[in-house]
Amino acid sequence: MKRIRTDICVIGAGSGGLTVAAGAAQLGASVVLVEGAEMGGDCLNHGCVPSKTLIAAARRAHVLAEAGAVPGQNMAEVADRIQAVIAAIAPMDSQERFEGLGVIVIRDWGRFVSKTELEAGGCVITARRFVVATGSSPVVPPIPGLAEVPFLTNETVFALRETPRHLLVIGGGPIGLELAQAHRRLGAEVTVIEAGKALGREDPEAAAVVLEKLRTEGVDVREGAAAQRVSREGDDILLHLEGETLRGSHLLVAVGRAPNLERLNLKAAGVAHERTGITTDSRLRSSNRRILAVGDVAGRGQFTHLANHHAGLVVRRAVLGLPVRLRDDHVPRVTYTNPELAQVGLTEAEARKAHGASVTVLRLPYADNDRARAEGQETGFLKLVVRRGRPIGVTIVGAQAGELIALWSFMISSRARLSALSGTVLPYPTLSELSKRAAGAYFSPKLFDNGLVRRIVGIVQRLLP
Ligand SMILES: Cc1cc2nc3c(=O)[nH]c(=O)nc-3n(C[C@H](O)[C@H](O)[C@H](O)COP(=O)(O)OP(=O)(O)OC[C@H]3O[C@@H](n4cnc5c(N)ncnc54)[C@H](O)[C@@H]3O)c2cc1C
Ligand SMILES: NC(=O)c1ccc[n+]([C@@H]2O[C@H](COP(=O)([O-])OP(=O)(O)OC[C@H]3O[C@@H](n4cnc5c(N)ncnc54)[C@H](O)[C@@H]3O)[C@@H](O)[C@H]2O)c1
Repeated sequence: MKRIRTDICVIGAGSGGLTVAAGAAQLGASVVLVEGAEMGGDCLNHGCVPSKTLIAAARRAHVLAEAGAVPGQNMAEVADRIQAVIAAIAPMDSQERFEGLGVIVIRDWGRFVSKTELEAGGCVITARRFVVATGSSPVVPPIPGLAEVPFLTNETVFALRETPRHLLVIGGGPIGLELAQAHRRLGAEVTVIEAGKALGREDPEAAAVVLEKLRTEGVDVREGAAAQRVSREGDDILLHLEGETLRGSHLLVAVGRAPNLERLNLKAAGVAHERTGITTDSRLRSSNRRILAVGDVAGRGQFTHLANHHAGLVVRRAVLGLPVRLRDDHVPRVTYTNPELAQVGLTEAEARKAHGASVTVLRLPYADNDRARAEGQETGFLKLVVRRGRPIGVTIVGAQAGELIALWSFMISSRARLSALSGTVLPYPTLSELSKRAAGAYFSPKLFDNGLVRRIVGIVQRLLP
């Protein structure tokens, strides 16, 4: 068996792994990248990219339908468009590009054989540092009968070339709801079964705005509904709930994602893990200090930008030897339903629990924003949670919430004071003014209902010539 010695060996060529490999190679480290399936990982092939392309096609269909035009969206064309967008982005993540950067790319599943060696593609790789970036896979819940029916996951749903007649969705998280709304807008009847609360991790008031819109568009979202059994009747799939049976043409399972650990043989490497992923410290080191974990497999959240953030820290530490400390209070998340739901930092409930009465919560409706009015986008609100003059959490539900949250991620990551934003000039009329008005609303009562300020103004006015 061939032996390779390298500075960095990255396992998994998805969002996190590719960022580590590109950064390390470009800084001059020797890098081996091991990938068992497609280059680009989940985000490119079965996640963010296809889902956002599908959502965009569905939005166009919805706008046309609202304008009275016959939607006429052809699902085969949508599927082709999804593949075209993936193909357009793929060269950035390709084996050729990485080999061009000097990376040795091995297309095989990697498996640790000792605390210092990984086996893949007929080679034994010894590395100064291993970076595990193997991502996650859809969880298949233990619902009786599920294994006997054909069901979709994020790995197969984007290949559909016909609009499902009736799509049944198990799971009311971001994947379930983004795909439910998109398919509804593309003409499918859609029912979502959620065992608990849909978007249950989000601010409940904001989640309610999304759910109301989905329901208005005809998505049947059932909360507190557990599937007891699944069966088949002809081409139909039957979802048996307590006291009711739903009949659909397709079934999508979106009940969460589990870390990809099985193939790694972590025991041989002395790497501890939990159900959520590899156990890591604040520098993303595992119980074997030469082995680090980034992205979904690190069990600290499942977002592409988080995987990239982890990767940046690992490059800083493992390649440049600089100090790092993981921080996640500034990592945003966005659910790309319409309206979008974006969050950074603490939700109102989390902030009140952590800091009690020392937090101030401000809430601004989109309807108060001139641009939102002009665009007919009055649904939604921005909620700002402040502590000691600094934002510690922001929830935005409404048009372009995912774009608007960027400013707040910056504010929180740079630990900026609200006064920095209230003193900024923003263009009128933009949705961004919502953020500035929220910052202003924090100061208004302090300024306008303040006896001391009034007395000072009285003195100043008497003194002014
Ligand atoms: C439908 C859907 C929509 C999403 N939308 C968004 C979104 O809009 N925004 C967002 O931020 N996030 C989104 N996500 C989440 C995002 O895709 C993931 O958080 C991200 O891809 C994680 O990156 P990663 O590098 O950890 O793993 P991945 O990108 O999944 O890469 C892991 C790679 O490792 C490989 N691998 C696994 N085991 C081994 C092994 N033993 N040896 C070699 N290779 C191995 C896999 O084949 C894979 O290519 C979405 C996910 C889904 C499913
Ligand atoms: N826009 C984005 O950034 C985006 C989009 C999609 C996915 N993702 C990432 O992928 C992760 C996984 O998404 P997801 O939606 O699959 O998982 P999730 O864990 O966020 O949501 C799954 C939902 O399914 C429910 N559920 C679990 N078992 C069930 C059962 N047997 N019957 C009915 N409901 C059940 C849960 O209560 C939960 O609400 C997300 O947490 C997110 O980090 C991100």
